[in-house]
Amino acid sequence: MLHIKNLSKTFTSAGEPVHVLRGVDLDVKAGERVALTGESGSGKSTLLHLIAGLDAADGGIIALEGTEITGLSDSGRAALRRDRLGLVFQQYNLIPSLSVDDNLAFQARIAGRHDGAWHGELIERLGLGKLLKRYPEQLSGGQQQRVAIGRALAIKPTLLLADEPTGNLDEETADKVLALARDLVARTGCGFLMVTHSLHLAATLDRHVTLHAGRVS
Ligand SMILES: Nc1ncnc2c1ncn2[C@@H]1O[C@H](COP(=O)(O)OP(=O)(O)OP(=O)(O)O)[C@@H](O)[C@H]1O
Repeated sequence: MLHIKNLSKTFTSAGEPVHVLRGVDLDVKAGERVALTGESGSGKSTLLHLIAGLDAADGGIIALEGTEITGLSDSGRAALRRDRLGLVFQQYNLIPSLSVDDNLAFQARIAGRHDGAWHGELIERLGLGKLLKRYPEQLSGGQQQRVAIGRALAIKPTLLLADEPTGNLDEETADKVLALARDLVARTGCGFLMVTHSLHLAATLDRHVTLHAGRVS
């Protein structure tokens, strides 16, 4: 479902080129959960941003269920992100003027995929019931992280991309959140690609790949 071939990305830093991705190949099958590890600065977030169409690659192909993300216009990538991708990034990007309840439902509503029963289950399993009327600025980091995870799951995405999604959570809550993601993958057959520094968490997924020297192995 996710097919990445020979992907490259170079940044310029202080006038010098930094070759972050140098021919990344990676496939994620429907219903597969893949952990991506790699040392700090190895390019994990860069890779997720390219898959999400938030930045453009220099070369190579990214295709999601046959749609070439690398060939889409900005608006095409935005539509794909809205309708098919669940994103949990290190900046939670919650909407400050919306309550927790509305933040959770926002993407699903604009994608035309709001499902009341699933919304209720997410609130329950993420322990957000008492926080629904609050606004993001009234939440702790871990609470904001749970809302961001709920929002990403709410659309029942084709592909769930998560960058250290449990980094701000205690171990018990992290386990619950991952169990929820696991259930979603099992129920809907979506793909799940998760960046983590935890080898323990990586070992709980189906496959573990590492980004090193600009390539995935
Ligand atoms: N917009 C940018 N301009 C210049 N350099 C950048 C930019 N974004 C990332 N980089 C550089 O690209 C490299 C990869 O960064 P990236 O954030 O993808 O790494 P990472 O593996 O996610 O790191 P971490 O585990 O610390 O989050 C780093 O050397 C970083 O400084």
